[in-house]
Amino acid sequence: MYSFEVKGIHKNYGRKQVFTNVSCRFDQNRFIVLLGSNGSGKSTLLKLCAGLAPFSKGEIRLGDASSRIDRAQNASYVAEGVGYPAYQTAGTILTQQKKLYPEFNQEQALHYCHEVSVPTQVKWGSLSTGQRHLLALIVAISTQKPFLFIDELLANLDTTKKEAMQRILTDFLLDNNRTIVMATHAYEDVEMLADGAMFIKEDEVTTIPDLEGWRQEHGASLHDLFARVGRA
Ligand SMILES: Nc1ncnc2c1ncn2[C@@H]1O[C@H](COP(=O)(O)OP(=O)(O)OP(=O)(O)O)[C@@H](O)[C@H]1O
Repeated sequence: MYSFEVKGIHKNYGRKQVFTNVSCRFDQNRFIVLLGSNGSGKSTLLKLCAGLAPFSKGEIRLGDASSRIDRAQNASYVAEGVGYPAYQTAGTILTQQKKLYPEFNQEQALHYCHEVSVPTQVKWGSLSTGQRHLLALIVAISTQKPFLFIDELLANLDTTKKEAMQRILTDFLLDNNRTIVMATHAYEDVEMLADGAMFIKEDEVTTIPDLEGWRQEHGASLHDLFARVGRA
């Protein structure tokens, strides 16, 4: 199983400093929930990990991949803003992905679209917000990269779609070498999937590698964790 490590990261957007010395490490977890209040840096951390943005100091390692390009090759990032041309149908988007990335599992992607009722003949611009989120997730998963970074995608999904998304994520984790880090405020939707958690607050990351152990010890949920660590 690949480990995931962030060491002494410094990140600023122009004059705005987001991280001045952030570190965290997970050795064995496969589904890690990333918590933190609005503006604490969750999206930034996910993008840095996935190689989508530079940082000025520190190191990030996804398994053996540490350079930005190697991390990008080993990671998919999916977020609300991910978009495709409005005129392309879901089916065309999947075919394009296959052309761009030979390892893209188009058959699996089509199967998931069918399972979660994302119509493949409908254009991206005409899909609902929830359907777009699901399609973006299906594309990310079907690229078969070992690290998947998900930025708050559950908000616009109805209960049936949330359950479908949970099934897709569980499928993804059937391969032991895969890791998901998901930033979310919808703790209850991922509570049962999560192996570990990290909480960002004011430039510090608190990690809980064994979430089940933490739950048993504290008799508490992720929601309680957010309340406790956030207040501490
Ligand atoms: N492109 C950017 N340019 C300047 N500042 C930015 C940029 N992106 C993010 N920031 C700032 O960096 C900080 C962290 O933002 P980020 O989006 O990572 O937080 P977040 O925890 O994901 O927030 P939320 O829960 O609201 O999505 C915020 O203060 C934000 O204003």
